[in-house]
Amino acid sequence: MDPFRFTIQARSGRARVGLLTTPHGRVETPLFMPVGTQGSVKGLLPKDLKAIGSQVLLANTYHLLLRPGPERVQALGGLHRFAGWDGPWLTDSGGFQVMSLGHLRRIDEEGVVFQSHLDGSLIRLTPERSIAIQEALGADFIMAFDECPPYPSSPEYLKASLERTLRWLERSLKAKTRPDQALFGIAQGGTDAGLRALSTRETLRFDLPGYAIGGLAVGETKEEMFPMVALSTEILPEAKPRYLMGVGHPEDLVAAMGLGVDLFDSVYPTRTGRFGSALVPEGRINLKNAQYLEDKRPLEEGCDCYACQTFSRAYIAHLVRAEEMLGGILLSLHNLRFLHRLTERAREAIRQGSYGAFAREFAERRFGKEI
Ligand SMILES: Nc1nc(=O)c2cc3nc(NCCN4CCCCC4)[nH]c3cc2[nH]1
Repeated sequence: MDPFRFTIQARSGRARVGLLTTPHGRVETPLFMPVGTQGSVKGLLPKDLKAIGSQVLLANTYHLLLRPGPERVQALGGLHRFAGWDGPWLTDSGGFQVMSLGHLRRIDEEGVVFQSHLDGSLIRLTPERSIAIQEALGADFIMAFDECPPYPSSPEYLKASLERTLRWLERSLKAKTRPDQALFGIAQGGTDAGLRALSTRETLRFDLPGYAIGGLAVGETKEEMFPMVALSTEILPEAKPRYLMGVGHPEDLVAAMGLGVDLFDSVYPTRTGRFGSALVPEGRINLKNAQYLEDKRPLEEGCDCYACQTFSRAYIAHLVRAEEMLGGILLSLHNLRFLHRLTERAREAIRQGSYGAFAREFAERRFGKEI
């Protein structure tokens, strides 16, 4: 039986509730994946992530290659055992992180050569090596090695890059040996509709368990990004999960779920939490703002997370000012719970056939009035 079966349970417009089976349990989509770049979601315990409804965690090939190294993670039982998360893991393939973090020295048909951002040592990543690393790490979902072109890029560059990414997808698939891992292809094409459609269609020539929409959330405007998301989900097959990489603002999740996206990841909720901000239905509140030092209310009225059930905004504002670790920890926990509750409510609305009303109510609260 297919270890990665995906079945649609309900539809409302283009939004859908899916059930995705993995070797580490079944998950319900749409879902948001907390980012644990180096094998840890910063400041949060796996047991607390489970308690707030996290289903799949994301880690990065680039970072784990540099430290502690895939051989060590494999020798210690693989990501699930090593990092104490027995639910599904997804690993990104390293290409994006090289472009955004490493000191890229060269990109050619073979792969990329970059300098480590840790010690400057020269490292080569190819499709074959990326797959070998992801096999050693042992994630359930692994990503093809691709190039995420910088924004903006010329149509000529976008076309050459997406064609190379398709050749790298073929090499990634050929290098794959583990049947208990699902390889996702990643469509590119930037914000050029013709090239986006071309890349998506060519990626679909590979029969894969899921497809990612790459090359977006890299600095383009929402007006440029969303037509590409809509175009992608029109072309991608209904029966396979769609993963929009790097998207994590609440309003963007609501819009993209309405366009039929199933999987999301972003450092946004945890990063903005560490920087002192809490996600709330109206948007975001920054606890560094003095107005919260007397505020007895929870971060968000009605939120069931430990931070909101236990502490006031005043206390968390104090922690943030005092640069106490607990401040960023409580805000990260709340922000992730906020996104998990958002996707839980979205799944419920889809089951009721009322996703449109859900999205409208969300937008009224989010944009209807200033905070
Ligand atoms: N393999 C791969 N291919 C992509 O095209 C890609 C595209 C992406 N687009 C983003 N956007 C998120 C960028 N993030 C925003 C918050 C600060 C850190 C960077 N992440 C991505 C990850 C990606 N991974």
